[in-house]
Amino acid sequence: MTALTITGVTKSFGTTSVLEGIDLYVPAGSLTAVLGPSGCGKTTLLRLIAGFADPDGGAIAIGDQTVFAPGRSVPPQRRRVGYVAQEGALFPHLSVAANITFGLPRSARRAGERVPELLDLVGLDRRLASRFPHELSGGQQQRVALARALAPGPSVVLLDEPFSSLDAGLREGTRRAVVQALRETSATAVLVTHDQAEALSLADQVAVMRQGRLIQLDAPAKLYRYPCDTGVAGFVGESVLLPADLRDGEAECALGVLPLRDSDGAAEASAQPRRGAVLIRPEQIRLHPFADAAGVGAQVADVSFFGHDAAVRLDLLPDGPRVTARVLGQDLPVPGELVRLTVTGDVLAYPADRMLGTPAVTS
Ligand SMILES: Nc1ncnc2c1ncn2[C@@H]1O[C@H](COP(=O)(O)OP(=O)(O)OP(=O)(O)O)[C@@H](O)[C@H]1O
Repeated sequence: MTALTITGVTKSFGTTSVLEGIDLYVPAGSLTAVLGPSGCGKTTLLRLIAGFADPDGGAIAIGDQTVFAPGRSVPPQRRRVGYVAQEGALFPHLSVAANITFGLPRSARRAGERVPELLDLVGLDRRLASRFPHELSGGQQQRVALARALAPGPSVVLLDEPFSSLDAGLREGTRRAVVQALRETSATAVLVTHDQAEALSLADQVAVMRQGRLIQLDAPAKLYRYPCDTGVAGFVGESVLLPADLRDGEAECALGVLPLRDSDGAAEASAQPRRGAVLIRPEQIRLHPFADAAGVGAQVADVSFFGHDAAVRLDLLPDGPRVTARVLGQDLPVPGELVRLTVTGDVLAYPADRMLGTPAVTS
């Protein structure tokens, strides 16, 4: 098993700086998701690791081999890296078996003996070996693309939005099969995605990128509970951000006085209340009958029903702000109904200097 180490990697195209000093360590045998909005530099980072282009500065090491450093660049075919592109990019005129063995030495290709084993690995029926790509579903094509990437036994597998072209029904099964295959081969993997649910559900650690910088690197649960700023908070899940007075261990906001989650100094004990904001996740907001004594009054603005659950948008009485609650998809309130809201669990504080974007808070 082989770790991947990226140190201070920079890249510009012309005068546009795309990567501004990326440091990323991917432990051997683990899966790191690189999550970020379109254009933040995710694919560029992947291409530099694969060796399809060179960084302007910094270093990349795969295990103890430096594959890029100023004055040194190991060609892609000698990096032991497998690459799975967005739409698989299978060779349309080759069978599944020929696609899978394409990157193998000629003797192994002729023997084709690894094909059944690789099909098993990615959860495909062995009988698909003689089919052509156009005779497969999108999800099957992506699994073949992974089998092709895994065939030469790479140390590192890079996956660039491999599920984004699949419809929702195929996506979940394909994701699970791909992650299972990566785990079985103990490959070290980097998955690029702009889908936060995908990143949180599949990866061992998530690297959040914004405008060419790595903003936060954490395990999924930690990232969701402790996003480093309000921008990341909104990117890794729905967030309700309310202006608040931050005090020692608690915050006063429109939803009442709420206990604060401790976080590396974001809400350190302070005798003086500070202005800032609190992050509440919609699933923390509970709805109660308006006649109840406890809770803050609110009026239902609208309801989005998703089957398993629902998002209820509510205007706090008397004049806002609007918040979103995520509730079970049964006994739903109707627009115009009056309810009371309570918050369960603790909330994360952002002093004014740790905020990005909304809401506007004056200190
Ligand atoms: N070869 C190139 N020449 C010039 N500009 C490029 C080149 N490749 C990428 N860029 C620019 O670099 C920026 C980052 O692109 P990149 O493809 O890495 O982003 P991304 O995060 O993967 O986006 P997406 O999710 O849309 O694929 C973009 O502004 C893009 O236009």
